Amino acid sequence: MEDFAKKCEVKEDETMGRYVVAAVNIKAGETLLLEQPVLLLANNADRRCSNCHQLTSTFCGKCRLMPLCADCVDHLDLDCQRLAKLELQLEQVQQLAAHPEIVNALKYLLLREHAEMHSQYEELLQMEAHLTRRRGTDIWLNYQKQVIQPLQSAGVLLQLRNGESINEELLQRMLGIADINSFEIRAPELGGSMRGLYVKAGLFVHSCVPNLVAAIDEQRRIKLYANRSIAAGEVLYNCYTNILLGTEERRKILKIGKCFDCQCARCLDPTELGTHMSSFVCVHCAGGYIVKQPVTNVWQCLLNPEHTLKPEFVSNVLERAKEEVFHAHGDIYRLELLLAKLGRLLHGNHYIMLDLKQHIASILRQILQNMAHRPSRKVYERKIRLCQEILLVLKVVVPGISRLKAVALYELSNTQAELARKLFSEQEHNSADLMAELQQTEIMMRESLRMLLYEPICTPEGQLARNMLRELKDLQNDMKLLQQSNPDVVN
Ligand SMILES: C[S@@+](CC[C@H](N)C(=O)[O-])C[C@H]1O[C@@H](n2cnc3c(N)ncnc32)[C@H](O)[C@@H]1O
Repeated sequence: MEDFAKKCEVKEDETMGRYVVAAVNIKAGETLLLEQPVLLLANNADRRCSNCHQLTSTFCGKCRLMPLCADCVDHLDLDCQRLAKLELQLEQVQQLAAHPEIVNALKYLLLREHAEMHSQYEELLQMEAHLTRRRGTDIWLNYQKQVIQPLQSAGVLLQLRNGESINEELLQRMLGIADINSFEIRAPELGGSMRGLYVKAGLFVHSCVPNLVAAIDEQRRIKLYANRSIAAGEVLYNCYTNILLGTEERRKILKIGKCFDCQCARCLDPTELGTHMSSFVCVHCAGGYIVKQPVTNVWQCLLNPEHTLKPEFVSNVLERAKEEVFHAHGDIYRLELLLAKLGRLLHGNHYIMLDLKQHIASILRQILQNMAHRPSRKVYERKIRLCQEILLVLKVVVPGISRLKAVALYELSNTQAELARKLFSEQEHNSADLMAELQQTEIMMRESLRMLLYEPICTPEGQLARNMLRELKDLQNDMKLLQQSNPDVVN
């Protein structure tokens, strides 16, 4: 029996709809689901090749409706043949080509066309679409204009399914299902993304402190595994948003994109589990922080509730800060200045501060990788400090196995090791100091590796784990050599 059937049970309630609970006790790292996508979809404004999923502006010469890049000769034969049978004038084809969003709807409709895919179509149709909540919204109206009207006026809907009518409601349902349930997946080009619809993975509900990790490999297969041990009966939670955003941002994304109000422990705690990822500094109280009280929505100091901030002030500061971060992109001096400036208004763990810290740390990584820069000790120390600060927050918001934590730990360990080697080569540290630092590094690397080993091999994190295994061996060799050349050094 497959993992999902053995370890998971699907339940349903009024608030969350269907959700999944653990049917048995589950260990940290244990796999709950491996699943292939039923549909691969482009993000709405993108046009991707139906075969290789590269961005493209060209179409299949046979069916004329499905995008096909210059490197690919064909796409799914069944789809191509069915679309080629549509009786469309060139002008209609050209009109449809102007709306990239149509391709996702066509992919969905084509599942319905083929008897062998009909069960998949029916399964997808069971998924949440939030028709009532989306009706009349901008998203709804946009789909009406960009997808439904063009398909209707070209006569495509009348010709599919042997003329059996496909109404607007059904199309809005299909498009809603894609928006509510799809997972973001890596696109072929660096940094690009697309979407995948998975029938079983789409059953898991959300928490901003999840107990599951989702990883998608090169073949676009999804793996869901436990990030901590989970007792039978516990609800299994995935996270639908970026875990490093503040509560207001996360809740807004969930409300607009997924149509629900998150009520998880982190969202209900104004300090975000003590991390203060959305807190402002109280300028009147030393060590006082201003948080948004969940019931009253008032921004109040935790030390003196009379010290408050106006919501307009809060949103203005955040908006301006985001703009400044955007304009400082890639410029380490501006980013450091901004960090110092915003630090007078925002808690050091505020999500905008964390974003700045991550940004600065990644520039420092590039500087340190390029030895021609001959980086000073201060550069190493700055990066170490930033990694430590980021890790402290991650330990709270993703307490178990986590890719983010693993990568931050790796960055920290590797910078500490490099600094230790540099100080040793410059004779600022002796062999015992170097050995102590390398031992620390080894502990951190092992911890990072322990978390990454659950990642599928064909993901960037899986590859990092492989490289780390090599680095760990090199580190252990260095330690052995150091000990051999200095027998007094304790291993
Ligand atoms: C990917 S689906 C999850 C499965 C869905 N409940 C179903 O019945 O098909 C996402 C939807 O589940 C519901 N949901 C997920 N997490 C939730 C949560 N923490 N609180 C309330 N509703 C939630 C929302 O309706 C959301 O749009």
